[in-house]
Amino acid sequence: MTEPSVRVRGLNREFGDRRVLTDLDIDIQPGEFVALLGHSGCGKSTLLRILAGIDAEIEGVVEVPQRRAVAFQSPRLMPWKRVWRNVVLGLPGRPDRDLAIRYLDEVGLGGHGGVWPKTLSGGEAQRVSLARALVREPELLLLDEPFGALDALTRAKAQRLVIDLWRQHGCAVLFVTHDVEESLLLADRVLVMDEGRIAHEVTVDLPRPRDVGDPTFVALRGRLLGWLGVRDASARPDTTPAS
Ligand SMILES: Nc1ncnc2c1ncn2[C@@H]1O[C@H](COP(=O)(O)OP(=O)(O)OP(=O)(O)O)[C@@H](O)[C@H]1O
Repeated sequence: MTEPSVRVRGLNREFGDRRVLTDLDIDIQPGEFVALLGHSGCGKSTLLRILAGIDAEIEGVVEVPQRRAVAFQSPRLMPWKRVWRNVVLGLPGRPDRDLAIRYLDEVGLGGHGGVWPKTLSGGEAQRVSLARALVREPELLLLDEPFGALDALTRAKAQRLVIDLWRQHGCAVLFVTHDVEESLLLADRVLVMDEGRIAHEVTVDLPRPRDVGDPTFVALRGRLLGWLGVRDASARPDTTPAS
């Protein structure tokens, strides 16, 4: 068996006297697409920040690849740098415009390298943020609700793009989302966090692109919503006549 890309054992994180992560274990295989669901405040972003190396005040074992990159819900572009410079910001050596344009091309923005971030739409800015993550050729891509602020149509396009990019680059992905349907459209495996650890998981053994009406999809959605304590409003009402 191959070594996992991410291996976490017995992870604890406290803020003051509040324990947010409790003996959390997680494995992500190389090239695997994993989605992470959970109630607001359950610790998803905390886990992601630890995996990204932004937060090191922890107890436990955290093994992650050296080459990793992260994109957040807000694109966090530097407004005083042109788009292409944002893409290669922080890379060693001289800023390489051709390299930046190559990765902007991948997200459909090859023609936007010379513009200022403030001229971009929300969806475009988020795609620049993806290009900035991918230019690092990460083995592990960490995405913290990257499409949470986008309208439904832009979001659907961004979801298709992220699957294409994942296939091309072959990196492992950890994708934090609030959206059960999004998790099932994208991931190989969906994890549900509760009480500071991974409480549940499902494997999504469906070909992509996925059909939200597929009976397996519907059943998995129901199971995930149940674990999250939400009723599936799109499920068909029970029409069985009362006896
Ligand atoms: N730097 C910090 N100092 C104190 N408390 C923090 C800090 N960072 C996070 N927390 C607390 O840890 C808990 C988990 O936060 P986290 O952002 O990881 O949740 P989340 O599951 O990502 O939530 P959401 O889905 O709303 O983004 C919250 O109660 C939050 O207030």
